[in-house]
Amino acid sequence: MVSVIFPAAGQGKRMNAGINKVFLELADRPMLIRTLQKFSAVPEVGELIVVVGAEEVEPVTELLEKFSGLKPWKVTEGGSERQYSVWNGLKQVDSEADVVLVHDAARPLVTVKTIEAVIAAAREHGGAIAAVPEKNTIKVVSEQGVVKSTPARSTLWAVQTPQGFRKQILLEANIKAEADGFLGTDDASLVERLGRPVHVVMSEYSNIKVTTPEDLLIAEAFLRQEKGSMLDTVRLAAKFAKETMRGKLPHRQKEEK
Ligand SMILES: Nc1ccn([C@@H]2O[C@H](COP(=O)(O)OP(=O)(O)OP(=O)(O)O)[C@@H](O)[C@H]2O)c(=O)n1
Ligand SMILES: C[C@](O)(CO)[C@H](O)COP(=O)(O)O
Repeated sequence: MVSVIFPAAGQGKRMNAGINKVFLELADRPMLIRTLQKFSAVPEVGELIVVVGAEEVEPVTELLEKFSGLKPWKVTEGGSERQYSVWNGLKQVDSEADVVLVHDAARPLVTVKTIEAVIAAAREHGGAIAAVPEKNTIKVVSEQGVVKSTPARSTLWAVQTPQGFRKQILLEANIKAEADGFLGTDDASLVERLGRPVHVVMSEYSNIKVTTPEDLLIAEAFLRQEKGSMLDTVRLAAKFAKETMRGKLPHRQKEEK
């Protein structure tokens, strides 16, 4: 059985909405609900553990009670850092769970396909994370603002959630991080410190973390897109481009999908 921990106890400071961003309405329902509904559509998922701020436990419990069709859920209190929130959630995981996923409540656009791929890879390898190949050139920059180096882009992946692990591995990783006073920005970094392999699973670029106001607009646009297909958008844009350029553009071979 798979348990999923949803860290949702942040402040949403960069969103600057005056409330925790995971409660913001995204195309007719709260972002948190959208996220939970995605995981509830995955047959292997057995429980949802929602980690929120101390004062949010009661209102969130009331909110979740209004939505039928969610997998069995628990609401628990988080900590001052994401890692502590995940650790609190981990202490609530059902004894029947063999795999634990961690997924940011602020990533409502994740797909069932990615969730299932992370579960399968976590079971097989012990640890797996959703990620996409980096599209930008990344620089390592000194504190003085001077470029130190340019890592080869082919080795760089932008990491997302879900991140999934065999339960024992994630427990061990969190115990060690706590003992060493290590604070990571994702769950895999704790597991990497154990010297255990973490496999990358190809995700979608649309699986954004809603962090700043413009991300809300982007998320709304992706949600509209879920009804159509990404390829239709490209086809339409190409049709208009050809009309604008009066058919004078050279033809570029399309990749077969
Ligand atoms: N102490 C914390 C901090 C973050 N999170 C959760 O971790 C996810 C990713 O964090 P981020 O996008 O940074 O959210 P916030 O911390 O809310 O944002 P900000 O840094 O702008 O305040 C979010 O779902 C957030 O609620 C958490 O559970 N506990
Ligand atoms: C876990 C994560 O979503 C991977 O991209 C990310 O590291 C969370 O980072 P934040 O510091 O909480 O924004």
